[in-house]
Amino acid sequence: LSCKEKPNRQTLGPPWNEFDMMYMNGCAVKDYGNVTFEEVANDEPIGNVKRPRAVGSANQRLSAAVHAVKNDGYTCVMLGGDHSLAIGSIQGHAAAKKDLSVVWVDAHADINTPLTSPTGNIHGQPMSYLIHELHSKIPVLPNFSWIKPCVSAKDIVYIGLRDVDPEEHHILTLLGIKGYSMTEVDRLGISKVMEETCDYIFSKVKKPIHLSYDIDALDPSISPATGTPVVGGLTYREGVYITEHICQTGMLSAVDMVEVNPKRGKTEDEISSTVNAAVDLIRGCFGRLREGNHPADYKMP
Ligand SMILES: N[C@@H](CCCCC(O)O)C(=O)O
Ligand SMILES: [Mn+2]
Ligand SMILES: [Mn+2]
Ligand SMILES: [Mn+2]
Repeated sequence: LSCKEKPNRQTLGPPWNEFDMMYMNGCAVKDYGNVTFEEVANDEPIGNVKRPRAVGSANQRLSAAVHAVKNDGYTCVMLGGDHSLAIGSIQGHAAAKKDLSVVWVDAHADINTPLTSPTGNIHGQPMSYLIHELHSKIPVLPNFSWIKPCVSAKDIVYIGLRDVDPEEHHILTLLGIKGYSMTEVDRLGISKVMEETCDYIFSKVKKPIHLSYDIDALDPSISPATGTPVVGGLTYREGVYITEHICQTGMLSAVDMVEVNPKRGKTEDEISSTVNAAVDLIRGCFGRLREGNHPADYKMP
């Protein structure tokens, strides 16, 4: 899925069907379709890394798809799936746009290496495969050899952290990666967090922004239908403010919306609350303003 400047109407399949593309505020939307992933038989763990072959080949396909979207000049919207897909999304984006800044909005840091991961779930590891400074800490994994580190630690900002493993905290500290946990969000307020985030990522060169948004960054009262909910999250308003602020920089180049999982919703309301929040976050990325919008060529009758 990707967006450009002309008005267009398009709706998508479940669970995104209410994602009416007219909401994309005058953006032309092109649906690049679903990236199909292969089932991999006997995908035995390597060490404690689960399903490496399936996740590696899925991300290789996704990387090619995102690369194509960027080569066509669009801002790419990747609707996940879980956060392991950020491997392919950021890799494909970096193949088209050499130098990226990454804003990672998440309750978690997702920066475990295969050797530090407490669970072996790759959705907790994507950043470790992407960062130059961690390359020497990544063992060889089947279907992962195509991945080339493409992001520098200094070009990353985390927002919303509140469930970081000790090993991840060591990595973040060692590499000096900038992060605004929920403590900083409470202390500074979200507008100051966003002001500092943009000053920081634009301090040297203005690089295209890859926004990787895990829906579990929001408080579970808003987005319960997700795999690893953590109390004390961003309010709906704080979550949307992040997207509005990034939109107005004019530097948004790709956005992931991941970990929306209808199977984890106990009721229809929980599912729709989660999906609607995700839709509103993406709308905020593309210019939807809570004050209202009107088409540039609107003429009063
Ligand atoms: N840190 C945990 C939890 C990861 C949560 C993943 C989500 O943020 O995509 C792990 O490594 O398993
Ligand atoms: Mn997950
Ligand atoms: Mn995540
Ligand atoms: Mn998360």
